[in-house]
Amino acid sequence: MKTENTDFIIGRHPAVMALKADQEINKVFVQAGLKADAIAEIIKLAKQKRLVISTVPKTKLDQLTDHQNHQGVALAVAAYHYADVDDLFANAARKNEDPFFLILDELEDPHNLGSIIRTADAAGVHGIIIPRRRAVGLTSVVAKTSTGALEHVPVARVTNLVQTVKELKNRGVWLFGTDMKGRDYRTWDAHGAVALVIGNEGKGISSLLKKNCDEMLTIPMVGHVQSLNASVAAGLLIYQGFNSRHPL
Ligand SMILES: C[S@@+](CC[C@H](N)C(=O)[O-])C[C@H]1O[C@@H](n2cnc3c(N)ncnc32)[C@H](O)[C@@H]1O
Repeated sequence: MKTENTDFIIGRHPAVMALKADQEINKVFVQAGLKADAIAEIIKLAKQKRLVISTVPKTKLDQLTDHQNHQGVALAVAAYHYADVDDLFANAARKNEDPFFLILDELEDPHNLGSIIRTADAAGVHGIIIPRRRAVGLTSVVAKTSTGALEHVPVARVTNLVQTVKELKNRGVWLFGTDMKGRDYRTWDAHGAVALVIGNEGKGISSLLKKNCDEMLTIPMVGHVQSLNASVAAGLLIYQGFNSRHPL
């Protein structure tokens, strides 16, 4: 895994989650003058992990976090190497194959992301696109859950997913969204340049992104629960893509 620069986990809740999880953290930045009880849990967890805590002026935190809503807290973590969308096309071209991409719309759970990357590698997906904001990025938990697959599947992080989807369509990629109201996924023929969209664990795919999909696919369900886990659904859908591209 190539690492470069520093990335930041921003805000109190994400900081607590990261401090409680198995995430490698280099340094904790807290804003000078904050009420002690507002960040007491963060300070306690950071001390338990023997992390360096740096108290800095608000202007410094604003600058480190690119003026995002940091609530007085940011954790410095090693940044993983992200690809760009052109790298994903190049990966397909190198294999002389039509592109097969995944788009993950604001996935939050690092274990879901890691296991999707693992399946994507197994099924020959050429790359994954994730949004920069409101989504889990590449972390040590993701890398571990992917069991090494992260080394082989390029992940591009983009600022505006809808804009990227429009660009993909201009480049001839056919967009397949997934929800409970689409065509039976078992009829999906994934020949040609395709991208499969998987939605957030709670909200599913945003309505704007859905509008930009060429077609929606559904995994039929005959039990009692409303939907499948995102990584389980992704596994079935990715393998329908694989099966139709590599018939027996
Ligand atoms: C836990 S589900 C989200 C459920 C959300 N409440 C909804 O209605 O879309 C997370 C993602 O997994 C995929 N998914 C889960 N079950 C599915 C199914 N039966 N058919 C197609 N996709 C499914 C979709 O991409 C969905 O956005």
